[in-house]
Amino acid sequence: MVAINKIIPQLKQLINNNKVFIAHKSYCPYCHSTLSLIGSKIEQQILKKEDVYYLELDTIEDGSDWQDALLEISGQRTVPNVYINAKHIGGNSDLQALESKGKLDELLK
Ligand SMILES: N[C@@H](CCC(=O)N[C@@H](CS)C(=O)NCC(=O)O)C(=O)O
Repeated sequence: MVAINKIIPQLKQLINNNKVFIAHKSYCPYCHSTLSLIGSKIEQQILKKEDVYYLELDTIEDGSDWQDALLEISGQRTVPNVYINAKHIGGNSDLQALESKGKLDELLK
């Protein structure tokens, strides 16, 4: 719990200071879909590369503590875990649903 209490303020700062925040894992297929969709928005110049923060939980030190902290603040344990403009979006299916409804580009502006 001590570790999580230290991580939560850092996590909130990353979420608040970046237009898009994505916690993901290198081997996760849902994460790959999310990264691919976000990558396409960068290619289309809807989003700037520097406006996206990627937190790769399986390759950073204390990744499981960061995942616990994400659960604490978002109520979601799975990855990807996506925030846009500090609003919790959810996982890959939630992000893809926004895209299908034509709502994602507006959120990324
Ligand atoms: N419905 C979720 C599925 C995400 C999911 O199941 N992710 C797996 C990894 S591929 C996960 O987070 N498993 C638990 C863990 O890695 O701790 C979505 O669309 O994002």
